[in-house]
Amino acid sequence: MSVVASAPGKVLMAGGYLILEKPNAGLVLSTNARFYAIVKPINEELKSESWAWQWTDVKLTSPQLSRESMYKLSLKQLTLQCVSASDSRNPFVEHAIQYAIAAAHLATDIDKEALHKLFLQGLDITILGSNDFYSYRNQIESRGLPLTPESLGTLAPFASITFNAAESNGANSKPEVAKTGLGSSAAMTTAVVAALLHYLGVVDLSEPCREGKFGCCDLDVIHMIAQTSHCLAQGEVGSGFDVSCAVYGSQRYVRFSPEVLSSAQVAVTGLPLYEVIGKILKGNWDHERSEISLPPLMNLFLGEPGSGGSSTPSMVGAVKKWQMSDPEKARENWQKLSEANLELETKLNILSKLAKDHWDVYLGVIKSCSVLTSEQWVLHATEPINEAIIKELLGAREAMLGIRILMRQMGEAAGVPIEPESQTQLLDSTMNAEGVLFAGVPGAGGFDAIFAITLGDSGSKLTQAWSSQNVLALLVREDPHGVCLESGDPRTTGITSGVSSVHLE
Ligand SMILES: Nc1ncnc2c1ncn2[C@@H]1O[C@H](COP(=O)(O)OP(=O)(O)O)[C@@H](O)[C@H]1O
Ligand SMILES: C[C@@](O)(CCOP(=O)(O)OP(=O)(O)O)CC(=O)O
Repeated sequence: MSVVASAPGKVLMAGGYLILEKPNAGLVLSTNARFYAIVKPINEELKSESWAWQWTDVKLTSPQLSRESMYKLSLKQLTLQCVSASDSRNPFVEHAIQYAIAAAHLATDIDKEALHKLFLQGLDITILGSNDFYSYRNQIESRGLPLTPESLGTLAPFASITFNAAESNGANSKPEVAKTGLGSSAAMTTAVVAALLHYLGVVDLSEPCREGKFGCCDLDVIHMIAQTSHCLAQGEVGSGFDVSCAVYGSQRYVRFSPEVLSSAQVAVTGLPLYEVIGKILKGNWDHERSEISLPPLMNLFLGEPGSGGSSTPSMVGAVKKWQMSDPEKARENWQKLSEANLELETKLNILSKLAKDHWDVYLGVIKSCSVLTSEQWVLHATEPINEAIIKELLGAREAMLGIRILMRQMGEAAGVPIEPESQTQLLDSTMNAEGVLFAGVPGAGGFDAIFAITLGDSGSKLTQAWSSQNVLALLVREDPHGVCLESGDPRTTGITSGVSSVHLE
């Protein structure tokens, strides 16, 4: 029996940095870039002597990184020991395995003999990230192909990942792999937790919104365990929007109080893991989440400028340092940013409502504006409803322009490239293109892929314009679905970009 689960990557449209502090909200879109985890036994048959074993095997394969690691799982302590070379270790998946197994141990109504048998058979885990998570610019260039989404489409699914050259450059240091910034580690951790919990019978991914074994819905159990694993593996507590998005899909997110993870952090010094996970599952998870999606007929596009991505932790460190050194200026900047973020959210909500209440007019306005630059949109404000829609479109643009100015100021003051000059030029030309509502640097900013929200069918023109500016448009689009069960191995079922079999929400 094998179980395959997948979880989506994200784009934080607004709320970067502020989202680290309650009660600031972030607007995060999930995407059709998905991470897959396949869990199956290493041995189908059990030898009679195996019932006396103290240890069993766990095999972790990451084909895209050409990595295979072997671990020994202690059946008493439920802890993992890596028996492969240390450079092939994966802390995210290691934490996910240990916590998922501890949760299975804790779920009292699970048949413990059947569970023990599953452990004795060994765990064979394979992880696969959609190509969209990684930069394939080098491969495309070396094959002499044009920098277009069509060229990306010619790559084999789950292609090998490029490592960034080891270089340390302070706040501009590059991450280990050439990534696009879609939250691969959060999606990977979530997919592994979900697949393992389903394989071990702790959750039922075919009905994850039903109340499950721990008195809450199974999605919440996956979230708590994935969030804990991700934070511990990362060694720091981020806002958690990426894990929440990987579990539940597109949302407006306000962070959890970090104290909820204190038992897991203390546990580094000794508590048994199932006790830790018991506390985690009973903890006061006080994050807030509400559904959001782009207004109708709007699309998300991502363009990779080709700089190999940025390292978020060092950027966050610099911003925090600035907040301490110049609290008054920092507070003023954050106050204005939070207002601008709220303004953007309000405009998008109003546009969704206008679409619902006046669909035909909305459709007409979006079609007309999709072939015009924003200065020309007013030409179509001929009737009151048209005018109202165009006013909100322009308002959303204004809000994003405000966000960009304030994010740039934050970066300059903190001495980190949140919206570096090269990105500013690209964003300005993108925002001036026909049918582009707005564009920005997602999340922490830096040199990761930029995002644009386009109207109607204007995206194809934008991707051509990007291509002529040496920017590679990715194949990623918004897809509001969170974690889900898949029907099989995505390499054989032909799933390559998030077209999944069972959607949850
Ligand atoms: N396919 C993979 N196999 C193993 N580890 C991976 C894979 N993809 C990503 N990772 C891990 O996740 C890290 C990147 O995670 P993260 O910082 O969340 O990136 P991003 O959010 O920008 O996608 C990598 O450095 C690597 O350790
Ligand atoms: C700064 C942040 O608020 C947003 C970072 O968003 P990104 O989307 O840039 O994240 P990574 O994929 O991890 O690089 C940090 C946080 O919220 O944890």
